[in-house]
Amino acid sequence: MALMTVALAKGRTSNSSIKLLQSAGFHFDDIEDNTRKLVFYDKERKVKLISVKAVDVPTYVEKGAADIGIVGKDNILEAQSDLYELLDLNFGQCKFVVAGLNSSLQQRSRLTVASKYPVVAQNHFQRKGIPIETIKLNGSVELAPLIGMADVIVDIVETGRTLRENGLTVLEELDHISTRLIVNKASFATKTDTIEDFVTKLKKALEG
Ligand SMILES: Nc1ncnc2c1ncn2[C@@H]1O[C@H](COP(=O)(O)OP(=O)(O)OP(=O)(O)O)[C@@H](O)[C@H]1O
Ligand SMILES: O=P(O)(O)OC[C@H]1O[C@H](OP(=O)(O)OP(=O)(O)O)[C@H](O)[C@@H]1O
Repeated sequence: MALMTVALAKGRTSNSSIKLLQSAGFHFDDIEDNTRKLVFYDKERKVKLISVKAVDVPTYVEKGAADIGIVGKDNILEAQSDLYELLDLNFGQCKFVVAGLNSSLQQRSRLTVASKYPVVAQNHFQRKGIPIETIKLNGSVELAPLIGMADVIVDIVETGRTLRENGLTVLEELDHISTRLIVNKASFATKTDTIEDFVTKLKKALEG
């Protein structure tokens, strides 16, 4: 079988991803907590695992640097990459919302929207026919409406605690998010058996 490369999102979903791979029978050398290594091998099953920043996973997969990616739907939607999404892995559950102060959406012909996900924000308001200006931030997005830099935010909500503690409320609920398995289109054509075998093993592990 051909060597296959899997790009795995670092961060809060990485432990669940590694556990799922282990229960599907993949075991990578030296993959301990807190390691600074970025490349791991399951030599027996000919799988190479690369650990990359979540936001970059779709890029690695679209460019063919990885055959498969394991990453949140948020980053897939934002990247708008040309790839296949084959499996919902069901962890990393959260949702996209529009949030702000209660009055944020009222009586405005044009909105300023702060987000880590400007493409998702733009697409949402475009569908509604509302022109917006986006401000791209890389974190602590909830601050933007509090200091008057934006009218609303488009961000991820999991428990709701961050919004609550900053006096913001959910104004609209958008897409449901969870971790997905994505595949490079050319790899799927040339390594079909290897990829299907990998997907089947993960599916069984999810069911088990
Ligand atoms: N409460 C949550 N906040 C953010 N992401 C969450 C949450 N719950 C689940 N996720 C999922 O976990 C993925 C990784 O989140 P994480 O915060 O580690 O990455 P990140 O956004 O790249 O972080 P950072 O930019 O702080 O390094 C997200 O892309 C999302 O799919
Ligand atoms: O609904 P909650 O459970 O409170 O989680 C949602 C928060 O988690 C994420 O931020 P993260 O922790 O990744 O920090 P960041 O500000 O650096 O993006 C997200 O952007 C929200 O701020």
